[in-house]
Amino acid sequence: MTEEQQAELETRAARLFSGRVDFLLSAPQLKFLPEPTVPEIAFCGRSNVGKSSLLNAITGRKAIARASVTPGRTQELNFFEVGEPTLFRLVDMPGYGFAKAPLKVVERWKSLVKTYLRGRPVLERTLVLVDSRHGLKDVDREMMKMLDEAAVTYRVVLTKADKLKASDLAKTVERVEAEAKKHVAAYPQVHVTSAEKGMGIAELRAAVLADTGV
Ligand SMILES: Nc1nc2c(ncn2[C@@H]2O[C@H](COP(=O)(O)OP(=O)(O)OP(=O)(O)O)[C@@H](O)[C@H]2O)c(=O)[nH]1
Ligand SMILES: [Mg+2]
Repeated sequence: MTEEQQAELETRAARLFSGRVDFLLSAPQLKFLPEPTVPEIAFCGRSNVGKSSLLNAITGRKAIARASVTPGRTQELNFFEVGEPTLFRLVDMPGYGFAKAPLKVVERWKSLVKTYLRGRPVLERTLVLVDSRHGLKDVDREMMKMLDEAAVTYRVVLTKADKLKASDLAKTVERVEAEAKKHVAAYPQVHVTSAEKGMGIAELRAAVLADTGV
């Protein structure tokens, strides 16, 4: 893509997200999923990695998705609609790898997330969020492997980049990209973002729009 095309895409994405973005529903179980009528982009990652915050940043809303300092805040699949009429949906997922929750609850989230990711016909892309300070953990690798096997294309997105020195951030990017290249369904380039400082948000917003194909 040329610089001009990229700028045009970012402008279109900014315009679209400044229009209608509405919470649709919260699905605690698979039977509550909305009808698969438009493309969906899912935000997944470990608990507290910043999924809800990134969704807020991309849509330019302060708190359309509920973020929290307490890990395990998001426990259902939360659907948000974009566009009037609705062009696509963003899906805020429960975090995986949240050790403090009771095992039964963790298993329930895991099966909800995995079943959704594996079998949703309108799922266009998944964003796998990774905390810049921690890099990839085994639970992320497990999730990435599952997505590879399910042939669900995903972008690896580093979050909370504001928390790191530039030199440490560069090392993390290099390490995570080297690993992403080994996963067949992952984009080889990772996105570096900070929901807090707005870093990388315009680019990711444009990428999300392009991924929906609308
Ligand atoms: N410094 C900084 N903090 C962030 C950023 N994004 C999120 N946070 C903080 O990280 C914490 C968790 O954010 P959430 O968006 O709730 O994370 P989540 O992944 O949705 O968490 P669960 O729903 O519990 O899985 C909150 O205290 C946020 O304020 C960021 O870019 N920079
Ligand atoms: Mg959340």
